[in-house]
Amino acid sequence: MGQAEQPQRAQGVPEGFAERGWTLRPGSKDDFPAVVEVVGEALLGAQDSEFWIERLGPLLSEDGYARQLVVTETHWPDQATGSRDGRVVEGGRVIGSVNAFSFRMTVPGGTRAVAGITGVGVWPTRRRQGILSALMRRQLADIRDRGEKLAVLWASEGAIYGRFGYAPATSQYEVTLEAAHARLRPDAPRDPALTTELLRLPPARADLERVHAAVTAHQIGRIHRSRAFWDSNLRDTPESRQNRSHLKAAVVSGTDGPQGYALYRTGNREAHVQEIVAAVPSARTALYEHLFSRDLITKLVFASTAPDDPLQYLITDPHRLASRFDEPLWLRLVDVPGALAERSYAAPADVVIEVADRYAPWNAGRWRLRADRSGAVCEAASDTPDLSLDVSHLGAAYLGQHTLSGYLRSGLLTEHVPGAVAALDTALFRSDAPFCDQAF
Ligand SMILES: CC(=O)SCCNC(=O)CCNC(=O)[C@H](O)C(C)(C)COP(=O)(O)OP(=O)(O)OC[C@H]1O[C@@H](n2cnc3c(N)ncnc32)[C@H](O)[C@@H]1OP(=O)(O)O
Repeated sequence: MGQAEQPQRAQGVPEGFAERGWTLRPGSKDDFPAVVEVVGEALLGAQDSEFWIERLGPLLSEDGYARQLVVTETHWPDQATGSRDGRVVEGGRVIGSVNAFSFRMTVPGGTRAVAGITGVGVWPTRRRQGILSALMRRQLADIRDRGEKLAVLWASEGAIYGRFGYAPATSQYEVTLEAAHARLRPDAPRDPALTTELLRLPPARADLERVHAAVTAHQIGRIHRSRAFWDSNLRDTPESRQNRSHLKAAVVSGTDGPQGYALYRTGNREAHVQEIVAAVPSARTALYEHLFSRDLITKLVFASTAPDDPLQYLITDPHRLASRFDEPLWLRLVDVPGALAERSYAAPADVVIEVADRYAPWNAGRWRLRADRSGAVCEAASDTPDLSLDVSHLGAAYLGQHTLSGYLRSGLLTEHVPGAVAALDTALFRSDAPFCDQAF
């Protein structure tokens, strides 16, 4: 059976796996068409498998296929009769899958390797039988073996991933503004040395990559974009346009080169801003001036913004902004002591945290975190805990978006020493909101 994992209760594979002829094993490039079919069907995808194989193939390097895990079924029903008798599929028929990209993400303390969970799906007639649970448990062990201390994902539904130790770690908003109210304050920072040009892609791409890399280096939550992800983000096909224009790039430059850009499409007299990235405040003002001054536009939509996005401070009437929750990025600590030790802290802390973790049992137990502004140490402890929490609570707080005090007030974590949670929150504090603009 090669590298396949024989069903064993001790490894978290649910009861009934073996009896049903199910096996959990690493996937390969050869499995990918079957994986695409399963995930596409699970996600109600409108596109056929060929579309996704062509679209996703470039994003999955050799490493990407190696991170795939599949659950296969040996006996697959005959499609014509539905009979399972005597229909043995060589290598097994894929009925569930997970995969992960390998990213570098900016987190408090620096840039770290993180696993970007993707391609999660279970064949519709095999759901709610423990397949995802088994895949998640094995995937977390694999991520830990690779030395990645954090995992992130975009969830199709908010109810799925909390049980697996993930939590929303950013708060992002789609923001809409009627063009009639799109006016900047007179004191918005302006630099007459900057020029704005509307460029076609791909000629503008090098400028975009330069600005994005500069901003990603210091904005918490951003993922360092690979060439394949840039290709994917800048795709300009009828399907990606959704009845809007081609993708346009407004680029602001100064004597030091490009300082900011806005990627947007127009359609139905609206401007849909896919992303707006500025290395300096005056470049952002110039980008808003460009967008606000386009003739015939009646409405502007900014697809995703951080809670501290400058637009709300720069326009004359912030009441005119309509915000809608966009999806949050979900984050999980795969290696609790490792992730806590390599984070940076805003204030000193010396705290014993009792962690519960059903899906990554190596994290469960007591950890003493000693941190100050110069660094942190996190070690196994036998001391009485100051607080007890679920690993997902640390995921919510890790990037600085959510406080543990919020979970305390909700009654979801326990404080054994009064003030311990507030003290840890003070240490975990970030004055900047995390933001992630990369779908995967
Ligand atoms: C990062 C990404 O790729 S996001 C994309 C996720 N994929 C999809 O949404 C595709 C459609 N859905 C599916 O393919 C499947 O329903 C999955 C993958 C979400 C779940 O797979 P399953 O094998 O059914 O999950 P499994 O049986 O292990 O369920 C484990 C637990 O989670 C719960 N659960 C699973 N999915 C959901 C859900 N969508 N909503 C609420 N609870 C859920 C189950 O009820 C079960 O709870 P229990 O432990 O209390 O009994």
